Amino acid sequence: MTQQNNLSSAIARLQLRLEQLALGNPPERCVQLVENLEELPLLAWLANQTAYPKIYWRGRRDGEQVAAIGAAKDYLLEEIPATEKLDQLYNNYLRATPDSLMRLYGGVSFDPEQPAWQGYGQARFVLPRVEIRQIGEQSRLILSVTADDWNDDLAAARATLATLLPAKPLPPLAPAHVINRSELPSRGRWQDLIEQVTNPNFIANTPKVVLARETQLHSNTLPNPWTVLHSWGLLNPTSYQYGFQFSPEQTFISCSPERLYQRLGRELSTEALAGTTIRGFTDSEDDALAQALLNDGKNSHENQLVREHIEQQLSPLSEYVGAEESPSILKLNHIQHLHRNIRAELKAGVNDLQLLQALHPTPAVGGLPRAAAMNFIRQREGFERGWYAGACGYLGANDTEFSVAIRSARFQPGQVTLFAGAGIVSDSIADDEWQELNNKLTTVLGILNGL
Ligand SMILES: C=C(O[C@H]1C=CC=C(C(=O)O)[C@@H]1O)C(=O)O
Ligand SMILES: [Mg+2]
Repeated sequence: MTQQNNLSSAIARLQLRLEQLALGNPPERCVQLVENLEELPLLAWLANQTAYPKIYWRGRRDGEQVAAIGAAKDYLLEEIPATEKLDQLYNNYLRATPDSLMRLYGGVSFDPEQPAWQGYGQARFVLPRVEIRQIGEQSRLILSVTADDWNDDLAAARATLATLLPAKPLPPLAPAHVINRSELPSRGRWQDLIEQVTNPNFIANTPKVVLARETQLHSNTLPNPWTVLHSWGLLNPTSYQYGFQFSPEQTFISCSPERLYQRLGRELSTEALAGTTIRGFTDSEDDALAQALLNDGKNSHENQLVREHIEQQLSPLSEYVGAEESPSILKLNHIQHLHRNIRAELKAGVNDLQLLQALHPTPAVGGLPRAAAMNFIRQREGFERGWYAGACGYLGANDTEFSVAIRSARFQPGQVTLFAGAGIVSDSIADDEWQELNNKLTTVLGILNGL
């Protein structure tokens, strides 16, 4: 059976089952219809669809991939804080049906007190209308229909199924002809900011602030964001890959190495990822750079502050928390990081909203103490972070995962904005930290230049 036959016959079976469902009574909250599929190239399939939102997620180690299209529920949360609405959503849908396959995919912004990016909100979560989840050779097509406005929702489900198209190869990676590049903060402003943070009076109370820069590229020939994500993932196969396209003109993609947390029942896995150097050209140069990173005081301090903070935040919510004593090296395409695994066994009843509040943003993207560092960023950094350094992933009843949305790019008509941040601590040197920002952009800039 060809791939297309397989997909189209699964869709046809879902259409039949949907009509059978329409003859019965509405469910209490939500029904999910599931059909098995043969493996298919999910990103290419997603890119070829016409319904929105489009969401892609690829986990880091187990390699689970998800492509989602349309929304059975779409919550754009603009209020500050958005937590109360999120609480309702979480309680009504996920906790009420603990055994279902249901997941809410989405993200929360870096700082709810900064203005939100248009269309992304302080948080936005979607219960997809159609989802394909693929892990190993197992692939499942899932259709969700909710009980609210049952007949309308059935009609909307029919309509989305009717739009589904086969996979087609991703559009080729044409280089972006950049007509203008701008950076915020500028190099001069960066110098001032680093001096302010490293001032002994300031650093005595605020030992770490992660400062970031946005790099805007204007171009009339931007490549397809899904193609960029695909290429980015090939270069960093151990990183997460995800993208949110809530409307055709706006896409946020990330190829992030960083996990905020993964929760399986009451088992939580997280990490301290902070401290950076470049890769070497030869193996011995690469090893020497890794060794120097492990021995470096400034970078160890960056990582240690993250580890301590995560442990502190988790301990009231956990029966047990433990971190690796010494960091190891995580190698990416152009850079390497200090990395420490952290595990916790959660107390009974601890939920994901508590975990998000406790962990996000970590001092790998915010700073320490959290409130003072975020205040500094909000007032001085000079651009709106939006979902950059936010938390993206999915909420499930028993299985939740969020990544920290660094190494990310926002596509808008005629423009792509790239983001990079660096942890500023007492021994930080403005030149070196600026170079670190550039190093963090090397991979994605290479892709955009068609290299
Ligand atoms: C904030 C970013 O990276 C963080 C994660 C790893 C290493 C970092 C560092 O060494 O400064 C940052 O804390 C970013 O890439 O935008
Ligand atoms: Mg650093």
